[in-house]
Amino acid sequence: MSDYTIPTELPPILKDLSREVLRHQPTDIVQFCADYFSKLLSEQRTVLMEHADANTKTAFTATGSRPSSSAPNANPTGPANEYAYTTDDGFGTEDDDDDDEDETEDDAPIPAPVLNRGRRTSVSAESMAPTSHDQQIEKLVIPKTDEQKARIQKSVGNNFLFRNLDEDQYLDVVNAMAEKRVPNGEVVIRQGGVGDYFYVVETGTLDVYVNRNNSGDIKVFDYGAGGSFGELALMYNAPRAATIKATSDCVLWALDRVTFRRILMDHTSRKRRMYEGFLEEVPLLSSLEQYERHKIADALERSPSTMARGEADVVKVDEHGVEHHFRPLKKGSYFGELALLSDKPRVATIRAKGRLKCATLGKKAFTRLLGPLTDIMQRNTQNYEKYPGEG
Ligand SMILES: Nc1ncnc2c1ncn2[C@@H]1O[C@@H]2COP(=O)(O)O[C@H]2[C@H]1O
Repeated sequence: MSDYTIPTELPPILKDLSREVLRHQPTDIVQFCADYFSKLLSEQRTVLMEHADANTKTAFTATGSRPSSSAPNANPTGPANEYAYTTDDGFGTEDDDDDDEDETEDDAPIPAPVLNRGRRTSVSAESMAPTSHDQQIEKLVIPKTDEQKARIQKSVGNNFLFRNLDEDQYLDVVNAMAEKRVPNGEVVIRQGGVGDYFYVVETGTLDVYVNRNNSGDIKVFDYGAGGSFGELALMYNAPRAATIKATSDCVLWALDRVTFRRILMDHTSRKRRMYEGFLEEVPLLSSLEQYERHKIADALERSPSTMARGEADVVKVDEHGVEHHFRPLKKGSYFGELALLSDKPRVATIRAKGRLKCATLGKKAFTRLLGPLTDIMQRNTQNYEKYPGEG
């Protein structure tokens, strides 16, 4: 131990922090400390940058290196280290998966995905370590009427992120949620800000804007009842990746960072990671942003319509009962879109050839998440083979 000396700047920093903690008595100490250091870092960087600017705009020298891009507001649009997840045979596993041959996960912290290509920020060491020490955590309980509880139930009922909670987890989430009324036009989350809450929309609508490379806000998505947002900054301890603004009066349910990390983060990140590589390899989805694929991953269900492994026959039966076989579907193919696009009965039978692994998207999620791809899918239908005489 005698080889180590405590850096002289550390004790005063910790002393200042302790004083602030005593002064503010925060309920979420980790969040408070994160905010405190974010601010400190940001102030320090500003001073350094001004200093550097004054010194003929050359490299930063005060610390012997350029400041890393981890300053909270230095690079507000993008969490971090790129990661690729691929397997030969499609997607990996979830906890409840019965198929252990696909095991792809380990306990290592998960790096944050790149959300805006080519831009990186660093992720703190805590980023993906879930807050899982249940017994040590004082659970947040915000008293609620039965009517409020019923409203929460309705709001999260159709939200994929809440689908796998057990009864205790669900109760903890409901207890911790805080009702937030937001008037039309108010900004709920500002890109580059520090993450504090995850939100579920009960009523109202909100627009999502991303500002890349300071080129101005561009609308990338919108939310309505049942939607949820604000998970990224909490998962990766990264700055908020987008700005979210109410476009009508909204009722939101806000879940604090500690409860989010303890209950919802693990499953969400696992699922996104599990489908990451697979979805990237589906040609239809390649034009989407990574975040859009994440939302698709949230919505996917593991069951027999995008193929991750195996082959499937496409069969049509004509009016005489004769079967016509078409080019089999392979990994990365999708099927089942026609009936959803046209609201008509299925026009073909898809039959597994041996063992097949697929991921399915329910009709609602299909319409909501694949909306931007509808044109491409419509166009692709023109390439479908037909049997002789088929109309
Ligand atoms: N294209 C997008 N890129 C990044 N975040 C998005 C996008 N669309 C919606 N969001 C949401 O906007 C939220 C802003 O705060 P967070 O970064 O915590 O989490 C983000 C996501 O929940």
